[in-house]
Order: sequence, then structure tokens, then C-alpha cells
Amino acid sequence: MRQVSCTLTIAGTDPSGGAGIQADLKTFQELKSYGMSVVTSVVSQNTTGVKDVHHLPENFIMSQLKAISEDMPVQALKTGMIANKKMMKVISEWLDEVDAPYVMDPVMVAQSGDPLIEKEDQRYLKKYLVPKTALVTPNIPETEVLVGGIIETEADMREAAEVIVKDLGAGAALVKGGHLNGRAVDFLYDGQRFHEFESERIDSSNTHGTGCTYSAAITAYLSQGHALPQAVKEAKHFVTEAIRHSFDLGKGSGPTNHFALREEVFNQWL
Ligand SMILES: Nc1ncnc2c1ncn2[C@@H]1O[C@H](COP(=O)(O)OP(=O)(O)O)[C@@H](O)[C@H]1O
Ligand SMILES: Cc1ncc(COP(=O)(O)OP(=O)(O)O)c(N)n1
Repeated sequence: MRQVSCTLTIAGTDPSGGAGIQADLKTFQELKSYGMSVVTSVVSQNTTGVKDVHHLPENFIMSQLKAISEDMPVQALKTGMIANKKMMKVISEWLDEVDAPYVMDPVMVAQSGDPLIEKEDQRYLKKYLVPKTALVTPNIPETEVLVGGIIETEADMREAAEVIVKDLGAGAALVKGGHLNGRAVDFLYDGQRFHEFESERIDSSNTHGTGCTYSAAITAYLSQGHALPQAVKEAKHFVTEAIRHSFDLGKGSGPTNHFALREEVFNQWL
């Protein structure tokens, strides 16, 4: 029988389906990995922004993590929104027992500008979780928080990626350039060398959940045994096409669109 890879996301929710756990699970499924999820916060949000947040108690997060590890294999995992220090602590303890590559999307602020992590706890994330990662995938504002400086150029992005690995102890860093003008370029520093991943900039405001989708795709590819640069290359292609075919849904920044719901594929089922 064919062995399927099992991939876990630990993150907050998005009832409108474009970001958070919902985006991660859709991505895992599309990339033919068996998706599993541990919810950290239930977020009332849609394409226009965050309305309300309910953080789960840390003992309940631990209970979900144990439910996974005492029963299910995990070939790779990612974290998204981890809102506070108490949650970070239980996740950090659990990670010590798990032998699988860990991808961190250091989610701090939603595209709408709403904060998704308590400010004073950003330091804890940096100190205790970043050193346990195989990869951290910050966008520009998140990179600025992690390295404590302003990122304005591609040279700044490269330098920051190196700092995240050498000074903060990440396994590797992928600094994403979606928030800069010009080409959509991301820089991976793997501790030895830089890799550059470029695509054209697509003229679309429907980019809700791109960071979640990208990191979930990298995690799925890692779970299937791809080396890190190859996993990022494949995932970059996946997220670029998801932006190109994004949905004009909702009143705000619409969600990205994976392969299965694209017109030419969808029509084959009718
Ligand atoms: N308009 C766009 N066209 C093409 N690629 C984009 C566009 N906006 C973002 N990207 C790409 O999407 C990925 C996520 O980027 P980014 O917006 O920086 O992260 P986040 O969603 O976490 O804020 C990156 O690979 C980035 O280069
Ligand atoms: C629950 C939850 N997690 C993460 C985000 C932010 O997602 P991201 O992929 O960075 O996309 P934007 O929403 O910033 O475009 C979120 N909104 N909710």
C-alpha cells in the first residue's frame, strides 16, 4: 500500500477559509499530504479583518498535541498564529519530544493590520521557539521584529536572513518580499548559502492567506522528503499560481485559489 505523508499545522482559525488552519489544511490536501491540525486560537475574521479572538487555554493545546503524538505519525509540521507565551511554552515542550522538521510562519499581524500575537511575547517566540525550527518564514514586517531593524532593500533581506540563522539560531530563514515593491522575490539562507526565489508580481489585491499557504506548502513538500531548497522552489510556484487564480470573494482582500477549484479543473467534474 502507498504510504501517505502526514503533516501537522498548529495555528489559529479563519472561518472565511483563506488563512490560518483552514488554508493550511486545504494546501496539505491539495499537495497530497494527510493534514492534521491543532487549534491555538479561534479567530472571528474574514477578508476585511479580525472581529474577535478566543484563545484556547494552554492545557487544552497540550491535550490536542498529545492526542496527535500518542496516535499519529508526523513527517513535518508548521506553526502559524501562537498568540501568547503560555501557548508557546507548551508547544516548545512538546517539540522536544517530536522528531520532524518544524517550519515556523512567525505570524504577528494580519494583512488588515490586526495584531495576532501579544507584543511582549514576540521576544519569547524569538528566544525559545526560533532555535527549534528547520525554517522560519517571516514577511518584511515580521523580519523587522525578529532582527530589530528596518528592511527596505533586497540586501537588507539577505542580511536579515543570515542574522535569523546565525544569531537567533533558526535552522534556515526564508525572508519573503511580498511587502516590497518590484519583483516578488524571497531569499532563503540555509546556514551555508543563499537561494533566491523569484516570480513576477501579480496585479491582485486578493492575497489573504498567502503566507499561510506558502509555509503549509513548504511543510507538505518537506514531509514528502524534498530537500529544503527544492521544497521552497515547489511551494513558491504553488503560491504564485494560487495568487494568479485568486478569488474575488468577500469585500476585502480575497483568498488565494488552489488547483482543484480552478475553472479548467473544476469544470471537468460537472
Ligand atoms: N502580488 C504578488 N504577486 C506575486 N507574488 C506575491 C505577491 N504578493 C506576495 N507574493 C508572494 O507571496 C508569498 C508570501 O509573501 P508575503 O506577502 O511577503 O507574506 P505574508 O502573506 O506572510 O505577508 C511570497 O512568495 C511573496 O513573494
Ligand atoms: C489565524 C490566522 N493566522 C494567520 C493569519 C495571517 O495570514 P497570512 O498568510 O500572513 O495572510 P494575511 O492575512 O496576512 O494576508 C491570519 N489572518 N489568521
